[in-house]
Amino acid sequence: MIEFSDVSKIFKVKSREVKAVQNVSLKIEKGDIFGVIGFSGAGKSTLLRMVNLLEKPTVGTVKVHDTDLMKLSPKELRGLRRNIGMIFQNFNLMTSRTVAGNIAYPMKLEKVPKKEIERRTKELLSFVGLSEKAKDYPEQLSGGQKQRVGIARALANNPDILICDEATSALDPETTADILKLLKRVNAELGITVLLITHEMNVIQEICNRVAVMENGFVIESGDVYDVFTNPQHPTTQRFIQSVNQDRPSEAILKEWRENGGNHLYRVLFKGSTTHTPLLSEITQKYGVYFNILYGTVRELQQQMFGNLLVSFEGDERAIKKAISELQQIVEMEEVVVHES
Ligand SMILES: Nc1ncnc2c1ncn2[C@@H]1O[C@H](COP(=O)(O)OP(=O)(O)OP(=O)(O)O)[C@@H](O)[C@H]1O
Repeated sequence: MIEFSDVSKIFKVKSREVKAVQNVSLKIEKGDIFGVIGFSGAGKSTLLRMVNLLEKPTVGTVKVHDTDLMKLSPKELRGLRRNIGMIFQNFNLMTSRTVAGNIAYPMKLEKVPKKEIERRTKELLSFVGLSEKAKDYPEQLSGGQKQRVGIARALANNPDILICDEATSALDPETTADILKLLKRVNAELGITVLLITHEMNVIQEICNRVAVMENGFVIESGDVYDVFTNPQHPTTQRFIQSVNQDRPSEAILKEWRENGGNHLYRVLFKGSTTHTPLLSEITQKYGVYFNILYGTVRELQQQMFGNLLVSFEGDERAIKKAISELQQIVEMEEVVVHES
């Protein structure tokens, strides 16, 4: 549906070159909620802006629906842009128009008949839950309501792609959750492919099925959200995931635990079916070893279970070794090192 092939974007600033996007190849399939995550300056916005050719790639090709954007005539490009809705961090609403006026505006530009504009505006207001606010002006709305208007406006001309530029970054956590739910409905009920950029891993975790991690213009890791979350390869990806996983208590707590005689501390990852069986108790009982869960989470990600636990083992040293070695045949485990300060 959207395909980047070896795309780079280099800005020339005076005599300096800024490599905003470097050798990126990515495929976003129809029906995806695809998230691009990265720290500030990673190249996310530049990548996003190439999907509707607000930025032209310096090298490489960007295809939407199998069409190379650089080969489109200006008229064809306008047609393509109609098919791509966009929402923004700062909403970009017109302050002089009402909520209904903002939603109707893109249809007016397309010369949609007045009656149809009225019908569609009503429908969209109801879809985003703002029927009561049709006559209000943007300044009378909360941030979350403004973004709902932004979404309704982006959907006005029935796009099949919605691109979201940090759409929840200006919102509090509760409102963010509401907007993410709405984006999920846009995807599931209207069949719209969503491409979003964010610097917040919780956004990716909440709604995306696929993710790409960017750093210094490069995509350093990409794949299914479940795979990337449960087995991140790159240190930057690991940092992002730690921000939502909270998979390690503070060093002070770990030190206290060690000072109290704890010697065998392991991180144990349960994925998919291994979350359904009482593995820890079965295997520790077999060897007469005790286990104690010190920290961790078990949760659902992409309709699959994922557990990430810090577990200490107590008992006879040789029995512990045997139990751990048997567990390691079934689940991923690594010993946790407590740093001496
Ligand atoms: N029009 C431009 N001219 C020159 N440099 C630019 C331009 N747009 C972006 N850049 C530079 O390209 C790099 C990537 O910027 P980009 O905005 O794509 O990153 P980002 O990941 O979206 O970051 P942020 O979240 O802060 O917007 C940065 O170093 C930025 O300064």
